[in-house]
Amino acid sequence: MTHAIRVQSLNKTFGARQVLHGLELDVPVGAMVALIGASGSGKSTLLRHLAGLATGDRNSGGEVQMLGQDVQKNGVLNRNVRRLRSDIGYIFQQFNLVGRLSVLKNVLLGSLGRMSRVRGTLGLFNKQEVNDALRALERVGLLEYAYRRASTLSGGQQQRVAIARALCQKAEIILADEPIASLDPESARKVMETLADINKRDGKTVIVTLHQVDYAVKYCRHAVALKGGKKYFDGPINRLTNDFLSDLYGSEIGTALLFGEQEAKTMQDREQTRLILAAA
Ligand SMILES: Nc1ncnc2c1ncn2[C@@H]1O[C@H](COP(=O)(O)OP(=O)(O)OP(=O)(O)O)[C@@H](O)[C@H]1O
Repeated sequence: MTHAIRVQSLNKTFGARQVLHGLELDVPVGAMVALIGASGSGKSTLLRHLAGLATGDRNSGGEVQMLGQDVQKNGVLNRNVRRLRSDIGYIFQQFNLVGRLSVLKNVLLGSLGRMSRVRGTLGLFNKQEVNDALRALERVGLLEYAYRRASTLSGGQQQRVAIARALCQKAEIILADEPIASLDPESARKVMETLADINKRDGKTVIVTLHQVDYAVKYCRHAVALKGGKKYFDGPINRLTNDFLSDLYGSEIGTALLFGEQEAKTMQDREQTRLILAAA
């Protein structure tokens, strides 16, 4: 099986408004994909459908598969979607930690999906699970914070705890919805580096929605762009150009979204080298 995610003919309508239009998407195992597009283009809605947190329109033929298994088909969730979800780590913009619990307990919550209901309800984690959680914290550089209350950590640190929780969950696919939107640049860099590291060293598939195209270019090899709920681009990230981005973001475009002259030149050079190598 080569696809981590496969989407076919996915449509979603809220009331009278269609927000996803016949989406098709193939994401290979081990890819790191930036999902970009203007506000309201459907990025979060698509991620929620991938995780089976929302269903597409009934009887419109839409299908979402994860690791070769149906998450939903024709607007109906797979009956075993809870088990499939244990392969998916979902990272939210607002971290979704339990602030009054310790950092370690928050990471341990990632292993709940693999525990019996009784052990989970009573919070009876075994030694192996605690060790896994500590290792995950070490991995994201936060081992020394294990016994601190989660609410006392900075936003960037909390987001890395959320990533450690996904690691502890042993998720194969990480869906991160605007994980750096509320972070300062230094924290954003650390969060993106952590995601990129997990992708590179552990081979986890990562899909990350981003407003900042410069972060997308720096950390992702592939981009999928949505415009008005339709797929507008799906390809190597170094093919994005300022003209394309102006078109994609329309009036929302700000200088922060455009590449500087040097960056644009570097990308052109990279693309030229790629074409020369491909032709050789
Ligand atoms: N539960 C809902 N009910 C009605 N409309 C919704 C719902 N969720 C999303 N929408 C609409 O669907 C469209 C796509 O929203 P979505 O949040 O997926 O966009 P987005 O690209 O993630 O935007 P942003 O970058 O601002 O987060 C928007 O017009 C939004 O108002």
